[in-house]
Amino acid sequence: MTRRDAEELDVEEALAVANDRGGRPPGAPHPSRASSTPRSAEKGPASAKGTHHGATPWPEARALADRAARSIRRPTPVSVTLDDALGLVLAAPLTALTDLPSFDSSAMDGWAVAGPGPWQVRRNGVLAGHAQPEPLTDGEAVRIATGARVPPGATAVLRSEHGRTDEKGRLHATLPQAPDSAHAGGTPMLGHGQDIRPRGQECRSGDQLLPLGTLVTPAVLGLAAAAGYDTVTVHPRPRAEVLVLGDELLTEGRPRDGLIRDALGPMLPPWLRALGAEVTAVRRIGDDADALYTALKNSSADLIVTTGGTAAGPVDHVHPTLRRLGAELLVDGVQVRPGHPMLLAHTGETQHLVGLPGNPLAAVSGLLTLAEPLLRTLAGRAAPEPFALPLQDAVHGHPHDTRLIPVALRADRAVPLHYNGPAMLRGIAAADALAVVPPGGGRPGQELELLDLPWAAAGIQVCFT
Ligand SMILES: Nc1nc2c(c(=O)[nH]1)N[C@H]1C(S)=C(S)[C@@H](COP(=O)(O)OP(=O)(O)OC[C@H]3O[C@@H](n4cnc5c(N)ncnc54)[C@H](O)[C@@H]3O)O[C@H]1N2
Ligand code: MOO
Repeated sequence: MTRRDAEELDVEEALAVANDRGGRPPGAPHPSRASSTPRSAEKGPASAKGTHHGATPWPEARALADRAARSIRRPTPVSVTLDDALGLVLAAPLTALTDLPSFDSSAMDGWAVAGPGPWQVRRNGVLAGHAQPEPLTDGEAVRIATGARVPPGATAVLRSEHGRTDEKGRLHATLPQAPDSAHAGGTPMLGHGQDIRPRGQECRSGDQLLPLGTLVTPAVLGLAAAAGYDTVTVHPRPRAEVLVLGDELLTEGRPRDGLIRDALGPMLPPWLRALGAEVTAVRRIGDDADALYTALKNSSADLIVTTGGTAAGPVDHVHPTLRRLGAELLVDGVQVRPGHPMLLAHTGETQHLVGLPGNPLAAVSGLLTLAEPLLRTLAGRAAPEPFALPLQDAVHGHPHDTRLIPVALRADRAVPLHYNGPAMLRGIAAADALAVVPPGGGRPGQELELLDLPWAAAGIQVCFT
C-alpha cells in the first residue's frame, strides 16, 4: 500500500466515525470494524487499478455508463400485453384507436330529454352497454344511466335529483335557479347538451395520446385500455445477471466463525428490477477465478453485475478475469466514497459488466453510479429531473472525492443518517434518498443533489417495476 492509499483509507474510516458520532449506542463496537471480516483484512496491497489513482470523477462515470448503453445496438421493441407492460417504456406513440368517448353518453343518472319540458317519459329506460336507443322527439324523455348511450334527438340529460314526475307521468325540471336568471320564476333552464359527453370529447381516433418514451404507469395502462389497446409496443427490459463472489458468504442463519450473511444476493435483484431490468439469474461463484471466467463467458445477459472482488486482494478475481476475457475497461475506479473500486467493462458486443465492491453500501453506490444510468438508457427511460434539497445538518466530505450518504427527507430538508460506513446498510435501509456530497463536505442549508431510491416515492407495494 502506498502512503497515499493509506491516507485515503484513513479518511474513509474517519468519515464513517464522524457521521456515526452520537448515533452509536454506548459501548457498541466501532461500526466499520464491527462488520469487517478476516477476508478484507487479508487484502494485499492495492495496485493503481481500482484505487483512487486514475479513477474517473463521479459525474463523468455516470455519463460514461449512459454513453456505454447508447453505443451499442438497442434491442428491437416488442409488443406485450397490458398485463406485462407496467414499468416498461413506450417504443411507439400511443395513438387513439377510437374516439373517446366512442358514442354520445350520459354523464349522470337521470333522464335524456328532447326540447323544453315538461316531458312525456317513455316506458323503458336506457342502461350503460345497451344497444342504440330509439330516437327522442321534442317533449319526450327517457330514463338513462351514467355511461349509457344518449338517444338521437336528445338535447340534454336532466339529473335525477333535478326532476320529478307528476301524477300523469310527466317529467318536470326542478333545477335550482340562479338569482339573476332571466328565467327566474319561469321554467328552469337546462343548458343545451348539459351532462351529455359528446363522442370524441377526449380524443378522436388517430390522435396521439402519449409520446414514445413514456413510462408505462398504472394510469397509462388504464388509458391504453380505454383507447382500445390489448398490447403496447415497448422497449424490452434489459436482462441482468448477478454474480455474487466471496467464499465467506452464508445464505441463511446467523453469521458465525468469520462467515457473514450475503446481503447483496437478496438486495440487488429487486433493486435491479426497480431500475428497469429483468433479473435472469443470481449465481454464487465463491472466490473461484475459473468459475467466474466460465460464468462471464457463458452469460448472454445485457448486463452482468458482480459483487466483491473488485480490489487487489489475493482472491479479488474481477480484474484478472476481465483481462483474461479481453474485456475493455470503460471505468476503473470512481472518485466516490464509498464504492471507489467500482468498475464498468464492455464484455461483449451488446454486453456490459458492472463490478460492484463487496462492502454493501459501496455496492449501492456502484449500483446507482454505474448500473442505474446504463439500465435506464437500455430500458429507454428518460433521465430523472435533477432533484436537490437543503441539508439539515453539516456533512463531512472527502477531501477530493464525491460522497454519497443516506438521507431521510423531512419537511423539505435532507437529514443525514448515521451508520453510513461502507460496510453498513443500517443508514440506507432507513433512507429516502442518497445525497451527493461534494468534495470538502456540505454545510447546513446547502442544497445537495439527491439520488432517488426507486421505492421511496411510491412505496414498495406499488413500485411500477
Ligand atoms: N489495500 C486495499 N484494500 C482495500 C481497498 C484499497 O483501496 N486498498 N479498498 C477497500 C474498499 S474501499 C472496498 S469497497 C473493498 C472492495 O473490495 P472488493 O470489491 O474486492 O470486495 P471484497 O473484498 O470481496 O469484500 C469487501 C467486504 O465486503 C464484504 N462482502 C463481500 N460480498 C458481500 C456480500 N454479498 N454481502 C455482504 N458483505 C459482502 C466482504 O466480506 C468484505 O468485508 O476493498 C477494500 N480493501
Ligand atoms: O470503502 Mo469502499 O469505498 O468502496 O466501500
